[in-house]
Amino acid sequence: MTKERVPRMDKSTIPQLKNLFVRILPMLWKIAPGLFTVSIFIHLLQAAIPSLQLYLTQQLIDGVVSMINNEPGSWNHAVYIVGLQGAALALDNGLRTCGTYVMAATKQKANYELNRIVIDKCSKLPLVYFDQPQYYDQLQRVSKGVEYRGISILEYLFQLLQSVFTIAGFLVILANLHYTLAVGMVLLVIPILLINIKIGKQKYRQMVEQTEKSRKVDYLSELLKEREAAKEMRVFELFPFMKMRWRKLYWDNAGEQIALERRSLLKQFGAELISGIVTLCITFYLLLLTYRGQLTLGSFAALNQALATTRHQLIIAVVNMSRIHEELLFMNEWFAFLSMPEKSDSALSETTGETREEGIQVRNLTFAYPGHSEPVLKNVSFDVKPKQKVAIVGSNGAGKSTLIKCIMALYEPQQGHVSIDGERADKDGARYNKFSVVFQDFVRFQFSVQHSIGFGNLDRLEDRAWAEVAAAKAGASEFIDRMPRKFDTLLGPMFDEGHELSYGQWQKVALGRAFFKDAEFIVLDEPTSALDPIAEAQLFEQFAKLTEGKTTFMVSHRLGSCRFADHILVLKDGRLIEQGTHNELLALNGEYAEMYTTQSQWYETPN
Ligand SMILES: Nc1ncnc2c1ncn2[C@@H]1O[C@H](COP(=O)(O)OP(=O)(O)OP(=O)(O)O)[C@@H](O)[C@H]1O
Repeated sequence: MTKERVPRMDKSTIPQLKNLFVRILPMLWKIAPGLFTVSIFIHLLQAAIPSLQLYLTQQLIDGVVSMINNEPGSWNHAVYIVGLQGAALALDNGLRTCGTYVMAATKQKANYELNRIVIDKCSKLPLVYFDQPQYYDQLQRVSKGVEYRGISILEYLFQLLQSVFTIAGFLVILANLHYTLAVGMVLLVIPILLINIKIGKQKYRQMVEQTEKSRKVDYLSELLKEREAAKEMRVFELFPFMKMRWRKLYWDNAGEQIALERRSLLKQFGAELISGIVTLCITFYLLLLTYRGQLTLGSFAALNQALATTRHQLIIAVVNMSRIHEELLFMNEWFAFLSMPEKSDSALSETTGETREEGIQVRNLTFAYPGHSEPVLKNVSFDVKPKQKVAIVGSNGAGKSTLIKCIMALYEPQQGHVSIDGERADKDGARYNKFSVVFQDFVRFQFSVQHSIGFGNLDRLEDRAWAEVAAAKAGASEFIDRMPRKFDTLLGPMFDEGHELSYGQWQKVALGRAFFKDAEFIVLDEPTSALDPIAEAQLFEQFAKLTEGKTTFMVSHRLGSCRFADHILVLKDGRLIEQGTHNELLALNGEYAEMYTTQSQWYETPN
């Protein structure tokens, strides 16, 4: 029963960082190869500019010294160098502007692609995942991360590339004086790199540990702001309580983050301070050489600048390296999400191997929700003949909705099977196209009436005549005709000019959607729970006609409506305890008869 649980992330599931790198780079490259190439080109050019500027500075200072010494031609030479400096500055500005634009365009493309991949994945995951908190934890990490992570790696990588080239140029200049200068500069930043990598790991661990709490923070924040809860929040005066909870959880997480940030900054400050002191010692050494006449003024200025820039660029490179490392850890969540199994082995397409039977056969069906040891359906078996109208009844929590989800292959049973015309569930949920459905918690699509009904069959989405027929079957025509733009009226309060419906009217739209799809099987899970008595009576009276030629399952607590059914299944605590027609079950004088008698007493006139 653990097979369909959302896989948890642990250390063993974190692949080698270099493997992640090998997976991410080609993926990002594929998203925008042109922009990727231009970016690399721009960053390489930008990397050459600091060395060029350094050379020009040295030339200029030595030129100025020549001017002071009144050497011939020194003025022209200095003006020429200043001109070159201007050109280098303009080139640097131009490249930076282009780079920013190219990066913005790449980000949009990558953001879209990474989100699209997550959306595609969500649509393929088994429905049971959506019932588990681990799924939402993982989704939260992926959704929040996706907008920054993959693309940040790209940005940091390009910056790193640029720094590495800039540093290489500067190290050559330093090594020309003495190779220990170059080696020393590199060694100096290694502690900073190690500290940053450690901080990255701590941040990642903190993010994973805080996910559930931060989802609670989001949930409470939604409760405090959204429309659904606004009424009860006011009437029950829940704001102070919810706000207090929200504040506590918010600061629990935020406090830990601030503490980690403080510790991290202190460590980084310490490491950078040491490297700064050593750099100062080297500057002092250069000063000494200049004092002894072993360096020209221009060379001193150039080397001094090289030293400062090398240190600065090395720190940037190190920070980028550790950021890349951190981003890779986060991207690992993304890959873990993408590698979630889309269907368990039990769902693989197979036929029963039996002779092709007609109708639906449910055999020894046992189903438990992931993480629950007690099955919700226990060894349920029954047959449904083609075109039969089946009612499923039972008390709250008996397993009625779960049963219909298993029949539709939305859930896969741990034992037993459901076959339709001799075939078991298909790997890609190909069974769905045979079903039309109104769920208990149907979706209130904030689209036009035409589309809300037309979503029943996308191939006929704009077919007005067909939508009118479906709306009439669902008893929705009357209120649609009264709306300002009839079938073109936008439904719901979320968008401008939206028209809110009553819950019963929404249910009629959902029914219309079910009728719009011309499916072989119709499943109605308490389809009249919000309908008024007249609308409900009309629906049941016409039920046979509305569902003519189709096999129908209807879950209902109104046992009076079951008289219209050809076959009734009575569930209790996940077991099928009775089945038969209305009259057969009354004659049996068991659970069904008791429920029916209890309910009908309400409608009898007292003597
Ligand atoms: N997503 C879920 N995860 C875990 N348990 C669930 C889930 N959905 C339902 N259950 C449990 O399964 C049992 C059967 O639920 P189900 O919704 O199938 O009952 P039902 O007969 O349709 O009830 P009702 O008449 O109230 O709609 C209940 O005990 C419920 O707590």
